[in-house]
Amino acid sequence: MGETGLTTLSYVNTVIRERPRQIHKGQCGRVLIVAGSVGMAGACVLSTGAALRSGAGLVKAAVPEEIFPILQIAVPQATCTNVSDREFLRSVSVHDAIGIGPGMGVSEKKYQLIEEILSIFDGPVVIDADGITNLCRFGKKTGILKKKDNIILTPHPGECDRLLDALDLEPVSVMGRVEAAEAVSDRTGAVVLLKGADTVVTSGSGSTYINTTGNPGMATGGSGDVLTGVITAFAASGTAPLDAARAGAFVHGMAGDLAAGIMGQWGMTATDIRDQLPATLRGIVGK
Ligand SMILES: NC(=O)C1=CN([C@@H]2O[C@H](COP(=O)(O)OP(=O)(O)OC[C@H]3O[C@@H](n4cnc5c(N)ncnc54)[C@H](OP(=O)(O)O)[C@@H]3O)[C@@H](O)[C@H]2O)[C@@H](O)CC1
Ligand SMILES: Nc1ncnc2c1ncn2[C@@H]1O[C@H](COP(=O)(O)OP(=O)(O)O)[C@@H](O)[C@H]1O
Repeated sequence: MGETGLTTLSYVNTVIRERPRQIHKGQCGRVLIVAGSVGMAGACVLSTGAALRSGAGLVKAAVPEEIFPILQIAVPQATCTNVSDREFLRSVSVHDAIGIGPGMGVSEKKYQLIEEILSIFDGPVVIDADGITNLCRFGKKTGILKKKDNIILTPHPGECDRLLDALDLEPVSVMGRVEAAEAVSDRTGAVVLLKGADTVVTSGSGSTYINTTGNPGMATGGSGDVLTGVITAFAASGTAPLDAARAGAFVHGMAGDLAAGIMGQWGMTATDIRDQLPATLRGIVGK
């Protein structure tokens, strides 16, 4: 029998804790972000920056070589690797968690890349945005996910409808948000985070939690790309997938609430959410 409940600060306090005094960057999580493309470099900048602002020790962005300069200037703390170079697949397994999808583009080739990464890497993988769309469009015949452990899917309702369609289920508007998220989780084995006001996080079978932070100012392009970075960083630090998704949604929403307090809901942007992550985490951990 599973549980249903809310994700609140008292729960998040049990997940995100003070760091041990002797810790070094290699123990704070090695994150790989596979995101961005020409015209959507910003998505990768946001995910990569959010992972760093969420405590990841080392962050690498796998992007097309054309956008290296954008990444290296916008996020100098991250390293870059050429996503089109097959050599990069050799280094995938050194990471502690991978975030795939924001702004990566949709094509058969991108789908093959995702499949290849999933076949090599057994650690936690957050799949968002175009990552989900690629799975739904090109993986439908073979089964979009082969009941792999350690996957966190983070669809918005439009992407969730694509997942439901690929699984021959009714859309979110018919099933309801909780039921839709649970159905995708039950059928794929993934933790599913369905975005929007009252974000739903579930590992299926009735283990479902509604997030209690966030506001309508977060309805702005790129805010989901920030969430990918937050959850990937938490997963890389050793937090279990369900906890990483729940804590990620809470922290992201709280950063959005701080951003709204400073900038207002109308004018805030995704970078404002990213930039409030440190203050959010300091508020939670006390340091
Ligand atoms: N700066 C950058 O680089 C940025 C890059 N980005 C990257 O762009 C890529 C495409 O992502 P995308 O979400 O913009 O488009 P897509 O996957 O076609 O989905 C939209 C469809 O879903 C539907 N829909 C229903 N409910 C919905 C909901 N609650 N929220 C949202 N949509 C909802 C919606 O319905 P409609 O709006 O028509 O009612 C429409 O039919 C992706 O990789 C992302 O990372 C962005 O992050 C922006 C900043
Ligand atoms: N009205 C709202 N209330 C609370 N959170 C919201 C609201 N609208 C959007 N969000 C949050 O903002 C993010 C939007 O993500 P997404 O739709 O993937 O945007 P993008 O693809 O532009 O990054 C999600 O985390 C979602 O929960």
